[in-house]
Order: sequence, then C-alpha cells, then structure tokens
Amino acid sequence: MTILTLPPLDRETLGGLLSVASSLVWLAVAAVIAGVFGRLMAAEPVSPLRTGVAILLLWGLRALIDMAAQALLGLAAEAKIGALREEIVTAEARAATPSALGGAGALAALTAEKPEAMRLALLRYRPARMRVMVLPPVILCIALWHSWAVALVLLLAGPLIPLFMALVGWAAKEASARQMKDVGQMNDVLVDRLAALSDLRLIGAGPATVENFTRASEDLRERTMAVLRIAFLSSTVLELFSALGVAMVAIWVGFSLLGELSWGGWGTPLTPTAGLYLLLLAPEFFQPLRDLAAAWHDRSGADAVMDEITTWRDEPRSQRLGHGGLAAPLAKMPWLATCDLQHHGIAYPDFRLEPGDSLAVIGASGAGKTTLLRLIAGLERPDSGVILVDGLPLSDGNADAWRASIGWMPQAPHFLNGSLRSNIGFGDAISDDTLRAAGLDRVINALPRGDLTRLGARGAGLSGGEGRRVTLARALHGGPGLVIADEPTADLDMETARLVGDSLVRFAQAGGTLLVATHDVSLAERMAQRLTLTGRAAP
Ligand SMILES: Nc1ncnc2c1ncn2[C@@H]1O[C@H](COP(=O)(O)OP(=O)(O)OP(=O)(O)O)[C@@H](O)[C@H]1O
Repeated sequence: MTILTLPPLDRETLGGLLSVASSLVWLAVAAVIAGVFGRLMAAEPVSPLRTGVAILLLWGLRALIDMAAQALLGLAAEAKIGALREEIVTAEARAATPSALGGAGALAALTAEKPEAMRLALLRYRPARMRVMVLPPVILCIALWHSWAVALVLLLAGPLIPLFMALVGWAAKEASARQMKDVGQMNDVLVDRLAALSDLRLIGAGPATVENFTRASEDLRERTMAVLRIAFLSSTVLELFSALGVAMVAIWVGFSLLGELSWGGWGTPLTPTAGLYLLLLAPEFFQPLRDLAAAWHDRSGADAVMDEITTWRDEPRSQRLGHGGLAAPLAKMPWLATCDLQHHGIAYPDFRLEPGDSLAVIGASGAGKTTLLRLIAGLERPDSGVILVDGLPLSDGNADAWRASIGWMPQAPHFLNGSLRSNIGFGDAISDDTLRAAGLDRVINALPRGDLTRLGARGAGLSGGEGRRVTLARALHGGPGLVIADEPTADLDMETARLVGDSLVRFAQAGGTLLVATHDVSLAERMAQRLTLTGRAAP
C-alpha cells in the first residue's frame, strides 16, 4: 500500500494526534527545566538567554499545536452535530406519521438541545483516549529508566483511575439518560401548555397547571443534580488517587536526593536533574487519565443522547413520497387518476380529473376524505393501488415536483408565529391578485397593522373565517395548477362559507384544477364532479 492509497485522516483523528503531540512537547519543556535546575543545584553555569529562548520556543510550539488541535476538533464536532441535526430535520420532514418519542417540544429538544450535549464529548473524549494510550506508557518508560520504585508507584496508582472511572461511568450514563428524557418531556409540556394557555385560564386550570409544571421542573432539577453529584464524586476520587501518586513520587525523590533512601534506583544515586524531571513528569502521567475521566463523564451524556437518537432512528414509520427537497413545479398541469386505491382498510373508487376540472369528495365522517387528499398529495403511501399523474405512477421520483404544483388548504391550519404576510408567502412577495382571489384584501385593509398583523400559532388576531382565507391565499400563492382543499367551509357562517366557495370556484373557472373534500352540500354542488366515499366495508 503506498502512502497515496492510505485513507485521509479525518479531522477528529488529526486533532487527537495533534493533542498527543502537544502533550509530548511538555516532556521536552520539563527536560529543559529539570536540566537548568540540576545545573543550578550543582553550581554549574546556566545561560539564561538560551534557556529562556528554548522554553519560549517549546511553549510557543505547544500553543500552536494545541490551537490547531482545538480548531480541528471543533470543526469535526460541528460537522457531526450538524449532520445529526440535518438527519433529524430531513427525516421528520419526510415522515408521514408522528414520532413515538414525543411531540414538537421533544423533537425540538432532540434536534437543537440534546446534540449540543455531545459537543464536549466530541471535543474531549477521543483526544483524551489517544493521549492515554501514548503519554502514560512513555512517561512510565522514562520513570523506569531512572527508578523502578517511581515506575512501580505510577503503575499501581494509574490503573485505579480508569477502573474507578468505569464504575462511575455506568451510573453516570443512567443518570444522564434519565435527565435527557426529562428535558424532552419538559419541552413537550411547555409547548402543550403554552398553546392552551387561554383555555386553561378559562376553565380555571391555572393553579393545577402551575403545580404540574413546578413538579416537572423539580423532577428535572433533581435529575440534573444527580448527574452533577456523580460528576463531583468521580472528580474528587480521581483527584485523590492522582494526588497520592504524585505525593509518593515526591517523597521517594526527596528522600533519595537527601541520601535517606538507597533503594528504588538502578544502583547509581539519583541526580538532581533526574529527580526534578521525575517530579515534573509525575503529574503529567496522571493528567491524561484525569482528562479521560472528565471526558468519560461527557461521553455518558453523549451516549444517552445517541441512544435516544438510535431509538428514534429505529422507529418504524411510513414515509411521504419524494425526497423532501425543493423542486420546480410541473411545466403544465397534468391529468390525474386513481386506480384500485386502498389505504387503512378503505377502498377508494377510481376517478379521473382533467386539468381545469373540479371534484368534490363527499362522504360521512371517517369515510376517508382527508386520507384520500393526503394520498393524492403524496403525503402518505397507499397500501395498494396507484395514483397516475399524466399516466405515470406517483412515486418518489416525481412527488416533489408534483407537490410543488399543488396548493394545499388543510382542515386544521397551522400558523407560524409571524406576520400575516409571512404566513402566506413564507418570505416570498405576495401578489395583490392572490390576496384578492382569496378575498383577503378587504380583511387586511381593516386590520390596524394590515398584513403586518402578528399571528399566534393558532391564528390569534384573526377570526376563523379570516384565518381560513389566509390558508386559501397560502394555497393560491405561487399559482398552483391544482388546489386541494380539505373542508374549506367547515365552521364558517353561510356568508363567509359562500365567499370562500366563490374564491375556489373562481380558481377553477380560471383553468385551475380543484379537489375539495367537504360536508357542505352547496359547495359540493358547485363542483363539476362528485365522488362519494362509503368508508370501510362492514366486517
Ligand atoms: N394511521 C392510521 N392508521 C389506521 N387508520 C387510520 C389512520 N389514520 C386515520 N385512520 C382512519 O382512517 C379513517 C378515515 O379518516 P379520515 O380523516 O380520512 O376521514 P374523513 O372522511 O376525512 O373524516 P372527517 O369528515 O371527520 O374529517 C378514519 O376511520 C381514521 O380513524
């Protein structure tokens, strides 16, 4: 294998190797310092300039290597965390069913907050493990060269640290997992309660909600304290072991230099330079082990997050059609047909919709109207049968472009916590024609802040009918070929229902294709075709 064919080092490995190199530079610095003090103690001449320059150069080198290592490790951690976040957001955007992990709050925590808990582990754990594999053996060899007694002390005290670390590690991982779960649940509680704040007040559930919330936050505090307790306990014990190790080396070196101890070396008396060198190296022997112990704790938190991400990954969830990416809409509106479509035990009658046609899907509650609309939009995969778009089966290959050609008016609209304008165009400019077509122009003129009126998550600031017109404008925005509307007139008074119906009919009269699921007989009668669903066949 030539060097050219060797796999390139990833940033994390390179960062880890540089952190090892930086620690090795310290051995050279310690040698220079010990040499200088040895000469001073032996009353030999020392060049302060040469010594100062040598130490400065070595420190500078170490700082540079350290900086490069931290930069590389930081980039590697950012890339990993970014990739995880992208994976979660992309998968959630493609999932047709909600995650069993929790609601929006839990998923937001899994995407934003929890991967952040992995950063310290990514920055510290692997480099610390690499340093542990190199530095203690190197220092042990140096110690053995000078004294078997010092090597024996290090050899006995050193392994106690990883041993204790492993024992604490189990408890730390469990405590971190419990804490991570609580963080997700807490976010869910927060999202739910904030969404229902006014309802909770009206039914007088304020005090009970506050009490529940206090209990949940108290639980989270206790879990966090449990994690911190383990961290404090483990670091105290590790400090104790390493302090004892260093103290024993210091006692041996001190008494050997004083001539009180004649054993532990290799027959020749310990020189002041060698003694000082051993004293400087002893803490460095324990340092990587202590770093690893600290990083081990970070890793416990990161493992708990990874376990949760693995559970989320392993959930069997059906996927929307398409890749979820941005796609250009189809050049011209195709014809649409269904063939032997079956989903969730409901068999759907076949239908065909030409460009410019309008179809009302009618049937009792639970007959499968919303499900059919979702299937047509590629938001769910049918259990069997096909949807034909210009004669081609709707598939992952054409679903993104198909959806880009559709305007969607859902039964239960969601609003972003932003201005009315941003709730229609999501950042795009909105044409006056779209506002007029949705009958929204007069509504906007009557609002004190016009299209800058801020909407809450449930469309607060607008009446139900006005909110419905916002979703209609959203569906019409961008000039879609097909508008799919799910119960567009539900819960509206007759006048507003007629206005919304007029807007939809005008869209169809202007050449748009219209698919409407409705219980509203007068709206259904205004469509060119009607499709009646009968739901599941009786068992
Ligand atoms: N993931 C699912 N698995 C199994 N059945 C489901 C699933 N989702 C929905 N259903 C069922 O499919 C049926 C059709 O539901 P759908 O919402 O399409 O009815 P609908 O005709 O739109 O009702 P409504 O007029 O009340 O809005 C319902 O019985 C519903 O319980």
